[in-house]
Amino acid sequence: MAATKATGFLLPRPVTFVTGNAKKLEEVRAILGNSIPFQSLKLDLPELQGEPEDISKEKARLASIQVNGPVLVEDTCLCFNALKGLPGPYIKWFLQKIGHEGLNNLLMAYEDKSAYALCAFSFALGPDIEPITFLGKTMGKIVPARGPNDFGWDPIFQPDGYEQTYAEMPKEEKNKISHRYKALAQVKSHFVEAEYKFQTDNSI
Ligand SMILES: O=P(O)(O)OP(=O)(O)OP(=O)(O)OC[C@H]1O[C@@H](n2cnc3c(O)ncnc32)[C@H](O)[C@@H]1O
Ligand SMILES: [Mg+2]
Repeated sequence: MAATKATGFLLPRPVTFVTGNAKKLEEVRAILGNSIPFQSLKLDLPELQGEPEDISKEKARLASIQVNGPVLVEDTCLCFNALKGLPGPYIKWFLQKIGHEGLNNLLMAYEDKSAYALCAFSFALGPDIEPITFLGKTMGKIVPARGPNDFGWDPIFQPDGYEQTYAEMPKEEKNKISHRYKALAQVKSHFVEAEYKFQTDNSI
């Protein structure tokens, strides 16, 4: 499998950001602005078990087969230090089953409430090209839920250096310090360095 290292490569189709999560899409749009032209596709891809980077890469492979073109995907983890990084990539299922209170209770027996949010974006130029991954990490701690409950575990994650949880912060503030922002900054740098050319006429 070739690696995604081409410079000046003409993307034959627009980049498609594949996600089943509307809130992620909202943040990606706000953070990327016009820096990387992309379209989105709502697909809930199957997810491998394992390390965040491998899960994200495998998502990109599956997505690029479906789209048959360049894709961007991401996988987000919430990792508790006292639990050696768990729930990590399984946070979605933990959140669904035990909620914010249950997640806090998991740490009841530990003094260490520190945690980090980890975002792994993977970009693949196409189905036969090895995806590359960009990681973004924001350190913080797990607290009883505060703030609007409109995006995942935002109400229980308080980033270091802030008195507010992600949920309490204005969106623009979260998007300046978040795990997603940090990973996307690397995605942007990669696009600048690789000098991809974008097909502007949609005939292909
Ligand atoms: O289709 P995909 O992109 O996989 O979307 P998803 O919702 O399944 O997302 P993940 O597999 O990455 O699972 C991450 C879980 O963490 C939640 N999540 C992701 N980013 C978050 C953020 O910035 N703040 C709070 N919760 C977040 C999300 O709602 C999921 O429950
Ligand atoms: Mg998912």
